[in-house]
Amino acid sequence: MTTETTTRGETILDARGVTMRFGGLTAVRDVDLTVSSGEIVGLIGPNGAGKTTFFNCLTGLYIPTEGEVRYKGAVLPPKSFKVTAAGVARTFQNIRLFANMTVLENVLVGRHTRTKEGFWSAVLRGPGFHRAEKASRERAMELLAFVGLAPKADHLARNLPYGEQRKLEIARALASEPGLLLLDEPTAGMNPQETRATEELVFAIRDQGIAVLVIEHDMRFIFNLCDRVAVLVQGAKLVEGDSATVQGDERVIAAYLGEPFENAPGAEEVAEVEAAEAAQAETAEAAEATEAETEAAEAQAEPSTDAAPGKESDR
Ligand SMILES: Nc1ncnc2c1ncn2[C@@H]1O[C@H](COP(=O)(O)OP(=O)(O)OP(=O)(O)O)[C@@H](O)[C@H]1O
Repeated sequence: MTTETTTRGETILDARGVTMRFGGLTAVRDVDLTVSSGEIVGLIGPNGAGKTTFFNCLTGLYIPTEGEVRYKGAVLPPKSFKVTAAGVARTFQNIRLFANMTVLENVLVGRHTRTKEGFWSAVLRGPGFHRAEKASRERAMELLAFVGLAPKADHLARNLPYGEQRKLEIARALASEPGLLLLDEPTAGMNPQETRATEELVFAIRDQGIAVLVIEHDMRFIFNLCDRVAVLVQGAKLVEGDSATVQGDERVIAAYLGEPFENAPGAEEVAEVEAAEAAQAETAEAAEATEAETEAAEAQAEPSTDAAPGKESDR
């Protein structure tokens, strides 16, 4: 095979210098990240590191304060439905299904960016509409079979167990026929068996030619699954590499244990806060000592007037 014919390994997502500020808080700080076709990339970091904010910047939910996100060479539009139409789909940390719709209907909703039939076609319900609807249903059923939910196509989404709701979210995201799938904590709340099944599902998605970027707190899941892992700490990318590199990096371990590391983003602020806390503690200690001294002096100055009956014998 010549290099011209192979597309595996081409960069499809290219995020450069992405920064997101909320007022005075910099949630994401100058982050570069790429994802290539055929890759599964993990994004990890302690709570509040900026992972979801970064996802939101990639998917048009937030417009980054600075930086640029390209998908297959084109800058992504700042609207989430346009990002989905461009080929980037996602799931959410907090499941966002249509609870009172059936499992199949939820997947059909996910297909709307791929349905060419317009408004009048839907209203007039002509042959074009019926053909498109049939094709959509067939594809939706295929996707449900792919994630193992075909037997539950007619169930209401809200009646599915938690793990299956997460699978349904994935099927709905796949319904937009993405080239890149972003998964935000896909195994949250799952038992080890469900987590293992999700791992297999993500491999199967990759094998279908869809690149995956995944946020997850379950390290075993991430290190088993990912070709590459990027670590965010306090909004900035600390380390990036294969699983072994990231697992062996002392700065990553320190970040998870909450220890400041050399040149950590915000390390100066942490040092300032610690110094202020120490000064405050010293002042409080000094104040306590002064108070104790004053009390002792007062007690010495007026021994008989303050003494209550029986006080001597209480001591
Ligand atoms: N809309 C917002 N307005 C203001 N601050 C926000 C907003 N969204 C996130 N933040 C702040 O940005 C920082 C990063 O939050 P984010 O949710 O991206 O972290 P995370 O790494 O996804 O955390 P977790 O692992 O707990 O989900 C946090 O300090 C959070 O409070």
